[in-house]
Amino acid sequence: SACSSKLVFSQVHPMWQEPLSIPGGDRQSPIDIVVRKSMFDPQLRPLKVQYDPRTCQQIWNNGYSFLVEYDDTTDKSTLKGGPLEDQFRLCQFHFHWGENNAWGSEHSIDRRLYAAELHLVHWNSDKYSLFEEAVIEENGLAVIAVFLKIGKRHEGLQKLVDALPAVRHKDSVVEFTKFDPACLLPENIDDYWTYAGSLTTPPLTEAVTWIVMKQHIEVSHDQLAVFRSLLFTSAEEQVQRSMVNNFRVQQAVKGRTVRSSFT
Ligand SMILES: OSc1ccc(O)cc1O
Ligand SMILES: [Zn+2]
Repeated sequence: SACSSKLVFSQVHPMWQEPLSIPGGDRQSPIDIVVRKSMFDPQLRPLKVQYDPRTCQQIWNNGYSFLVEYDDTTDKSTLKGGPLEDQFRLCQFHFHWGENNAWGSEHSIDRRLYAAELHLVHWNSDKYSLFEEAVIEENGLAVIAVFLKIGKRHEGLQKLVDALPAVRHKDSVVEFTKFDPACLLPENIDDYWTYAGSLTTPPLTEAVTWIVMKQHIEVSHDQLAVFRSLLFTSAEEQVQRSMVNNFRVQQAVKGRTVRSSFT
């Protein structure tokens, strides 16, 4: 599936050049979630996540992150409920992380950053027939964000960690099957914040209903170190650059309300 955006980035920080004009620009991501300003919404329902590990296809280093891509040609791995009116199809998941464990996440909670952040990307298959169509629509995408904290080893993640050396360079792809992304969700997925935002990578379109989990997952220092062994650069390039700090700078909230599913 082509559910991953091509990116252009400069040679110096920030990781890529922010385009001068951003479509609309009043619902950009990521943001800091100020807990005391979030609004409990009792109408938010529990999330319904149904993933089929058989739809897992490959891992691809796109020069920005590594994407685990799923077959999204049928409604086999889906997300609905929560703040969503429609059914959404899983197309890929990827991560953002730092050069050390002090930072790396894109969102923060009352300014607290985590070492990394998982994004499970889904598109609205009730209204659109392809990811490429949905990615430019305001109700096109739903992304579940899960914070990663350094602690005990995550057994389910290890299969993914072991595959990463095969996609060290930008544009490398390796077959990767039978991985159940549900193992990366925290035990409690009923407590989350949700707000209207955007992709945090070009095209930065304002198409995302964000669902940010309150409960984090734990991964070991060594597991995250393997993420940092990936490279932004392709095998041919003279200068190799470590894939770290692949997060976007935080954006203005601009009057948006962040709702919570819990008090
Ligand atoms: O980095 S975030 C992000 C990246 C790709 C996508 O298709 C959707 C997203 O929210
Ligand atoms: Zn992301």
